Amino acid sequence: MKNIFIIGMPGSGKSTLGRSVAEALHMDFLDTDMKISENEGLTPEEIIMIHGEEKLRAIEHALLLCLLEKENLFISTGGGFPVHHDNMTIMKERAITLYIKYPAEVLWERLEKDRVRPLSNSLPSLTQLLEERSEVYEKADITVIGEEEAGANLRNVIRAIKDYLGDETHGAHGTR
Ligand SMILES: Nc1ncnc2c1ncn2[C@@H]1O[C@H](COP(=O)(O)OP(=O)(O)OP(=O)(O)O)[C@@H](O)[C@H]1O
Ligand SMILES: O=C(O)C1=C[C@@H](O)[C@@H](O)[C@H](O)C1
Ligand SMILES: [Mg+2]
Repeated sequence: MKNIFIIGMPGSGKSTLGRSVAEALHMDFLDTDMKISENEGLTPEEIIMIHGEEKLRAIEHALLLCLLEKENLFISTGGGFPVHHDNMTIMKERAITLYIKYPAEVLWERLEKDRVRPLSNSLPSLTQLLEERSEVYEKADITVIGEEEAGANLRNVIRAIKDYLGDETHGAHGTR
């Protein structure tokens, strides 16, 4: 089975949903922010604050190239992962991409209560980032309109992937 990358703004629930979606599809789960924290000993936010955003984007790009060596991964990406270097083009060529789409107001309501993202630390900055990134996010193979309710959201994401894959998921039991 090809790798699947879930992309979208911070607060769209990529990390929250990822493990459950991976389980439902009999795939292995990986979160790029978590992997980077493990590898670098710094969170992506710390990397931005200490070394600058460009450093994080270079690390993300190198990680993407590494992940392409593997298969059957369901990958939750950091919010900026697809929009730097030529990551979106590469992901589209070599994997399946899914965009989970929410308006900035819903995202902000969540992020206000969550860990700090230095690039989206106010509603205006988040709104601007969404505008800048939408063109790239919208290129995803699959787009799911996010739901407020977590269960419905999870079901919609799994259904959209299964519809996209068609026969490919039938009878999948961890071997793809
Ligand atoms: N369906 C939901 N309803 C309400 N809150 C949610 C929902 N999904 C996620 N959240 C909350 O929103 C916050 C951000 O979620 P999460 O970290 O999964 O987003 P993300 O897309 O992975 O963000 P990032 O791009 O920064 O990695 C968390 O506090 C999470 O609990
Ligand atoms: O939207 C972004 O650019 C980011 C989102 C987070 O997932 C982290 O990757 C980091 O805070 C950068
Ligand atoms: Mg995340």
